[in-house]
Amino acid sequence: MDREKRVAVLAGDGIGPEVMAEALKVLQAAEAVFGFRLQCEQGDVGGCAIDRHGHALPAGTLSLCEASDAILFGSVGGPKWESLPPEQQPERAALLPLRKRFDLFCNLRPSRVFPPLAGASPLRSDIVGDGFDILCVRELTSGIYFGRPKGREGEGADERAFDTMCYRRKEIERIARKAFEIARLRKKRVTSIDKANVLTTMVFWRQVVNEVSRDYPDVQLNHMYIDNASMQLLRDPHQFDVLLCGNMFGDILSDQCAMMTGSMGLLASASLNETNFGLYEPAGGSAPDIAGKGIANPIAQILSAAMMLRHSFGHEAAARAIERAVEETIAAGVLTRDIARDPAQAVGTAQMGDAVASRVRADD
Ligand SMILES: NC(=O)C1=CN([C@@H]2O[C@H](COP(=O)(O)OP(=O)(O)OC[C@H]3O[C@@H](n4cnc5c(N)ncnc54)[C@H](O)[C@@H]3O)[C@@H](O)[C@H]2O)C=CC1
Ligand SMILES: CC(C)CC(=O)C(=O)O
Ligand SMILES: [Mg+2]
Repeated sequence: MDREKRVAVLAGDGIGPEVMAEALKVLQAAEAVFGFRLQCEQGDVGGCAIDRHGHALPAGTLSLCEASDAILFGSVGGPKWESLPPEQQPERAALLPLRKRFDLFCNLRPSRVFPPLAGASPLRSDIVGDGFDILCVRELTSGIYFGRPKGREGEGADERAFDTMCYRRKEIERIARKAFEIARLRKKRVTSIDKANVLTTMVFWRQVVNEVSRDYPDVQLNHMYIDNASMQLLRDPHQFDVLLCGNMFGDILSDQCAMMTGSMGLLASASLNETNFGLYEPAGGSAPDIAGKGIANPIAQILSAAMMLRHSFGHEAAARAIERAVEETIAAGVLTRDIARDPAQAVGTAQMGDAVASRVRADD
């Protein structure tokens, strides 16, 4: 890296601060090994920002992000803020606006089985086999999460609520291109997920994906309805390489893919714009059921930090060193409760972070 990069560190709510502390620990280890410096500055976001500043995305946090080269994000939300008006809640008032503000349309969610964890998958061992490796490429700034109008109106039996699912040609084209480009670096297979048998937006989605695919004759494309895809993932995950999804279907299928590898706490993600500015966060949420107990798995957050080094800072060696340190930690049997065979042998969040940080090293 040619100059010191600035990172906006937004830990957020629930397990966010716990797992973020471990990711920062691991980044520091990588800085020491590879001789680069990150300028990390913390900002409030989510429910904790509502409590401190009255808004889930305070102006100071937004300016910090704008002045940074990347955003390392924890997670936001939780029961404490669920009774607020929907548009003030952390997810809708902080996370979605951040994604939109920086045009982070390309969400990459890799789910790969770590061989020593094959037994942690809820799938039968003959289905997991020697492990699968699926990359969900999810459109992140459009679709039903952002479409207008949305709202509620009326009363009594006629009271109604509505959201709008809308995709523009250019929005489908750019995410489809990303999926095909990435597939070229993998097994050259794209499965586009839709519901074209019911939704007009999805008929359009399928048509545009087919058009884009003509520029990638070396990549095999097939289409699958979301309901079938959900079933096929469980039946034979090995048939998939790159899953190309709209916003909502990608949200759902990526959680499913995460759990198929053994735990929600393993799934990292990168949300990128056209210039590779990115927001990096675990795919899971603030996990209120385990927050504050020191037992959350920090791997998704740590691997998200590795994705930041790779995609936004071009530091492939450091990213790979962190990924290898995670693999070696797992192989050594250092496991948090969500992935440990014997909960009595499980380590806590901080011990897991220490174990990974201590294994970060340059290539042999
Ligand atoms: N990007 C974000 O900030 C996201 C925020 N959320 C918010 O998080 C809150 C909780 O949402 P849920 O639906 O419960 O989903 P969740 O992903 O927070 O939790 C689902 C299950 O996965 C487990 N889990 C998640 N991360 C884990 C980790 N690192 N280690 C071990 N176990 C882990 C939890 O303990 C829970 O049993 C809600 O307010 C939701 O809106 C949900 C998804 C993403
Ligand atoms: C606010 C939600 C859309 C966050 C989420 O569930 C996700 O991005 O996976
Ligand atoms: Mg989700």
